[in-house]
Amino acid sequence: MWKWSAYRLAGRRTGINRIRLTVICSACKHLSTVRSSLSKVRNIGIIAHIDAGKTTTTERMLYYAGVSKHIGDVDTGDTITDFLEQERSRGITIQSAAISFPWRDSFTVNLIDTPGHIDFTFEVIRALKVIDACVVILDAVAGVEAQTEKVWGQSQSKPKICFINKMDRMGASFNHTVNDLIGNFMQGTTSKPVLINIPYYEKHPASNDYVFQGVIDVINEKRLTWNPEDPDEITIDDLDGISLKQCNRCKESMIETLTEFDEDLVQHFLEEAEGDYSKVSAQSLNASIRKLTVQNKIVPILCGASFKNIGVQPLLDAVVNYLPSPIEATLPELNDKDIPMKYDPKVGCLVNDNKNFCIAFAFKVITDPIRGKQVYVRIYSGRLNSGNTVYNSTTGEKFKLGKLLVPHAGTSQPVDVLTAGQIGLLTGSTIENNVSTGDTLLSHSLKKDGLKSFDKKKELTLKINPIFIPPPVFGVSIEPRTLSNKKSMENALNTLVTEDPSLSITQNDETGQTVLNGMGELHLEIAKYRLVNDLKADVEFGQLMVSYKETINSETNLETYESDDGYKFSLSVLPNAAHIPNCATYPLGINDNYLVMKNNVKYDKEWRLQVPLESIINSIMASCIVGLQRGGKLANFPLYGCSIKIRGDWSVPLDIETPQEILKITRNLVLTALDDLPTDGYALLEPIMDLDLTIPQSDVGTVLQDLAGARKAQVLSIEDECSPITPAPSSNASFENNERIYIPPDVISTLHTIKDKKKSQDATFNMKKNIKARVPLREITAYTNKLRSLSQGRGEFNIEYFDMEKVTDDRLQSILHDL
Ligand SMILES: Nc1nc2c(ncn2[C@@H]2O[C@H](COP(=O)(O)OP(=O)(O)OP(=O)(O)O)[C@@H](O)[C@H]2O)c(=O)[nH]1
Repeated sequence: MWKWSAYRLAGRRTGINRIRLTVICSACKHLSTVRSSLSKVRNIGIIAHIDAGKTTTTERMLYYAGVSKHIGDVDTGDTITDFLEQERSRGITIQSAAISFPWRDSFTVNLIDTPGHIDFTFEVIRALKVIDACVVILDAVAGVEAQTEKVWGQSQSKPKICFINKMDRMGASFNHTVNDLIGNFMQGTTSKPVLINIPYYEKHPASNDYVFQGVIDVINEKRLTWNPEDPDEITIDDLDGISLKQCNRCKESMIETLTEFDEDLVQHFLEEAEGDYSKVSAQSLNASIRKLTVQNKIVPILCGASFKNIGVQPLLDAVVNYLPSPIEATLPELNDKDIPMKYDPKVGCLVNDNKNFCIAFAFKVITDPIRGKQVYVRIYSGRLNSGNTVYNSTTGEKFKLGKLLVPHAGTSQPVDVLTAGQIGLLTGSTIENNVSTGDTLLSHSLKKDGLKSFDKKKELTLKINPIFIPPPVFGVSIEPRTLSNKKSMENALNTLVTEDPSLSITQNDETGQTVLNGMGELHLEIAKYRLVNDLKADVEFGQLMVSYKETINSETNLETYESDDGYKFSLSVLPNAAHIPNCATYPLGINDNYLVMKNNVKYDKEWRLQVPLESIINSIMASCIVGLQRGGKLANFPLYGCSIKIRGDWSVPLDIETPQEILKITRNLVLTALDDLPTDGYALLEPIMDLDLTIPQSDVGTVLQDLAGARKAQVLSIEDECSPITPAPSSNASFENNERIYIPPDVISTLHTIKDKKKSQDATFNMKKNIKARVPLREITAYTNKLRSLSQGRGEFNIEYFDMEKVTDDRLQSILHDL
């Protein structure tokens, strides 16, 4: 592997100022022969707004890591991580792709490149569930965008690094983007930005334009410039003039921020560095940045232009230097909070102090045309060995593991064992019906079938909390072209929903209509394409429609089944309540519905069953889903926001062999309970969307009128959007913001302001307004054309699911009329 940091340090010490860094393609060898110790593994996700440059950056990372020999490009459709045909032809990421690669000899980076489009938000949610830290990419022209805010929120307290990309673009502003980050995410919090590098521009000799050429490395006080003709050549220079001044001020600001939190650095600063900022060692700074990033007290910020291959190696360095390893990351959330869990430096996450306890989480299922079903898992503790018996604590099923793989986006590599901290793939026929997204897998690390040695009541009931699936908002009816195609259509739909649980199928028993539901128009368009082209379903689709739901206004009757031999089971359905005393709530994973049972039912009873209790509860849950999916009485829309409450004294015949029997009984009870409820006991729910709209100030009146009138929107706020060119402060002005962080001024915007005052005035005149509103999805479909005409094509908007809301009686009649 190539020694980026070693060269950099050598360059600094010996005065070498031009080096050609050669990539030795040893990545594949590395993965098969070297297993990084846990402290050298990084599980990261790349998250951002659509088009910020996630895939472009990932592609450069793979090139510099030696995984690929040429740099793929989203615009020509030959990237490694966007390997689906639709991703390549549309130039967007649709599904998150996981890939492992080495960095700096000993580190292994497991990276998940996620989609930016809001329709594929579930891909981001599931990636965030299994990664330890994030790289947030921002477009230096756009700054913080709607989806940046969304993914930042979703990533919660995971440690982050920000990469301000596209610094080469006209209008790029490092200063504005950092301020935007502070304003949106850090102001009023304890989290602070730390500038690891800042942009460096060179004047083009012919045009006199400033061109983004590299970065100033604040810690090592060097200028790094990339050769536009050769992605492998970086020139490293000492700093002088304005670059040196800016670097010094950044370093002082960095030390001030770090010493606010880090006593060790304060000591180093006062003692070894004798209170002199320039004497604080790079090693101490890096150690402090690492410590505080892992604690989520600071967010390191870097910049570059991935498309021009600028700034990617320092970003990779920052990933391994500052982001947590699996033994420093947040522990997974388990269903049983009383089970002890901690990090052990040697074995990673240790559950119940049991070194042999392997706990893994299935976060994604794919269907490979040759290998069949494959399941992505994150190993949290212990080791998962090929051939070992695994217990699925979500379903209660046991199965033997087949071949294990380490993923490389489109391809993957066989391994015998997956260890704590790793992301791997399970393959083989045994997983076919035994694992789905969100399942927890348990295994004994050493014995082939060591499950018997686990504590049945504690260890074998452990589950990692499942992934939240947002409700679908759009649907499209689907039917087979001929009756003989029905079965293959069902199989294809099944494959699709198994791979992407944010798609769902609803079946109207009365009309026989099948509806495929998804998160948005693009989501369904891609699903339709995949059904027809990849899964070869011979089907026809109806018009796109809003996915309405129904709910109930009050609790149903209690329905009871009692067998001759005293086997008793009663339930009722009720609207979701905040809390039902003494009861455990099991999410059904769809439409915000729950199963509610008396607390600790499993421990209260002497279960002597031939099938595990987990699989009986799973059967009850499965039949609750079927019962609620059959729909309400208004228009057969699936039921949403309902809880099925099982009476505390339920029992199961001791000789029960399969859970089938209980499945049928539960479903019938749910259906009877719902049938007995009169029609006016049901309410129609419609999806309400958060609308984020940016329009020129001159169009605010017309757009607002349309929103409040025809679209029934509730306007939440109207604010100024920054003008496209931020007037630069004068050279004497302080560039410190409220957080007292020094951010260097933008060379380009200074130039613009001085050169072209008139343009700047126009920009101020054309100031944009940002409107936030809540609007029913039904009223905002096909809004693109309307907004185009209202704003002469200058308006932009984003919608995102907010909640399901009950409709008024008038609206109900109008919606039912249109169906
Ligand atoms: N000028 C410039 N363009 C860039 C840069 N990085 C990416 N792009 C372009 O921006 C567009 C989007 O890049 P992607 O890498 O697909 O962005 P993404 O964030 O992965 O997009 P989604 O996954 O679809 O959300 C492409 O046309 C890239 O060529 C950059 O540094 N400079």
